[in-house]
Amino acid sequence: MYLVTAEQMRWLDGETIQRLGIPAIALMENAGRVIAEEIVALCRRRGEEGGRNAADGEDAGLKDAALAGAAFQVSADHALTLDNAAAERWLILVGKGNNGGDGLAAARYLRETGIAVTLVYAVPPESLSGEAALQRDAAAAMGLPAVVYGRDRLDLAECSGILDALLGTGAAGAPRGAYAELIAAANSSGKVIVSADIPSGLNADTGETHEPCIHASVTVCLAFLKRGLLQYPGSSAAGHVKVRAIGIPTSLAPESGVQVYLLTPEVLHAHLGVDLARRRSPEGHKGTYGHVLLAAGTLRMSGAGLLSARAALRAGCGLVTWALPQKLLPAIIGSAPELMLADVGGNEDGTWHAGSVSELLKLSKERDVLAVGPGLGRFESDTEWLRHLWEGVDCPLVIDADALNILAETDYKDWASRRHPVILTPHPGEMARLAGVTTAEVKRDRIGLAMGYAKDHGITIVLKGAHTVIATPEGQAYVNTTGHPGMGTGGAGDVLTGMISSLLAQGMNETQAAAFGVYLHGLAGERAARQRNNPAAIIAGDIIEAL
Ligand SMILES: NC(=O)C1=CN([C@@H]2O[C@H](COP(=O)(O)OP(=O)(O)OC[C@H]3O[C@@H](n4cnc5c(N)ncnc54)[C@H](OP(=O)(O)O)[C@@H]3O)[C@@H](O)[C@H]2O)[C@@H](O)CC1
Ligand SMILES: [K+]
Repeated sequence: MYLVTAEQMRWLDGETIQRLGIPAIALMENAGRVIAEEIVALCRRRGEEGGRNAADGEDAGLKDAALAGAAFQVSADHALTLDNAAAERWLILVGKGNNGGDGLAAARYLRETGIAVTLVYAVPPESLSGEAALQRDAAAAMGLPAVVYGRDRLDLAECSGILDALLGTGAAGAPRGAYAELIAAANSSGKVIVSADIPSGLNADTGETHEPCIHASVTVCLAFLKRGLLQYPGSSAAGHVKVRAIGIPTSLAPESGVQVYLLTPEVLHAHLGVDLARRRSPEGHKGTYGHVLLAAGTLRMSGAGLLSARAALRAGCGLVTWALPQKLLPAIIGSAPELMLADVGGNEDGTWHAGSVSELLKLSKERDVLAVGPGLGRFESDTEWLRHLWEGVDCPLVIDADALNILAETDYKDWASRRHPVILTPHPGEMARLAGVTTAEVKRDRIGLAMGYAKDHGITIVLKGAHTVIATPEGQAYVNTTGHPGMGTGGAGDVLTGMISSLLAQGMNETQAAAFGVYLHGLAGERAARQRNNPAAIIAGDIIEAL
């Protein structure tokens, strides 16, 4: 599934209308219909709470008819049929643009189901133009009641639900005037809100929420998923997002320059060529599945290395060698018997020493990937140490934690270019240091920032957090949706580093390994959450055990 910006969406709209010759009003009709269908489905779910399931009922009815030997059956448009329609009374908040036009079309379809609708115009209806004006006239010809905000009496307490069709992808800046007042009133009404395309007040690209912004229960996103619906806080404002087709062909998307994908099993398999079943060869042996070298851990942060190493093993690589300061050895020996340990010297206090670089370079010659950073700490001449690894290690590099902080303090674009890929796995704070911006700026548009940085630096970025973003040097991005808030716990990132390294060692390319690693990590987190009484109880080791 593609994720688009407002600009790309406008291009896709335009191409469909101009090149394919599909009238704009037809797209708007489709939009109105799918929005109405989702509202009907929502009303049905509400009506059925604790009651009979309408779909079952229909099936039972069909069975009865079949038993009675009926030869001919006919039924109404199920998607727009509602048993308890008379109990529903919806307000349709209508803006001036095409988003408002979608709302007006939806209002007509809702009325057809028997739901009472009242149009609430944010601006005088005379100011609507184009297709939205056609919809206004059709609604008026059907006799749909309408009020104009600020002119007529309006009581939101009298409705059973609100359709927000105030602002869509054409909105600019914070909602103004009547729009802002209607949004605030809708939010404080306590009524269920369905948003057309995006919640009004949301930045469709970045996911920033303006003041005020609609807080929807359901957002019926039209044609293509908008980026802002996947980025927080926009994701929270959107509620349950339903993407519905309105007649804009998906095949146009690549031409529009869309390079961002939702990380679904289908994208992993069909687009990235990942074998989700992770089939293993019957003839395989430990050498078949690759060997990870991990440079991690100090005496005070030995757990980070242990978590990474164990996660790498559980993610399926054949062998893991953990290179660590000598002082750690007595504490670690026996804690994970499957691991190979490599003593690379180090300082008396159990920290790393830059002199370890020659041993690491030697070890890396017999390994398939080097992961560096978890629990590494900082040490004298660590920048030169990392530069030697960057320039001398002849296999893929995964860089995390303190190794990212080393990178952030230097202009590593001056370092010799590498033959093998580099994956950086920052959390937003580390990303901010790398990019020289504030954490708030990173959070403002995670997708855009990660894409820009990855392309500029020729590396793969895994920007962690809710909806982790994987951005490639070629300018593509993948947004993950697996995972769980309970995964916000110390060591979860170390586990991910081990997993991505493991997948690289098994022969996946950097995009496959980063994307699949993130996806599996999230799934394991979900599984761990189900196994605990409360997700807050998840610790990083649970994620490894759930792999
Ligand atoms: N055929 C198509 O094109 C299709 C379009 N589709 C639908 O159209 C939507 C995009 O429609 P759109 O481009 O007309 O913009 P839209 O979001 O309705 O609002 C723009 C109007 O609002 C105003 N305004 C702007 N910012 C404001 C603010 N901060 N505070 C207050 N007012 C503000 C601004 O008025 P102005 O201030 O400029 O006079 C402008 O006129 C899209 O999301 C989807 O729902 C789909 O059905 C598919 C087919
Ligand atoms: K809207």
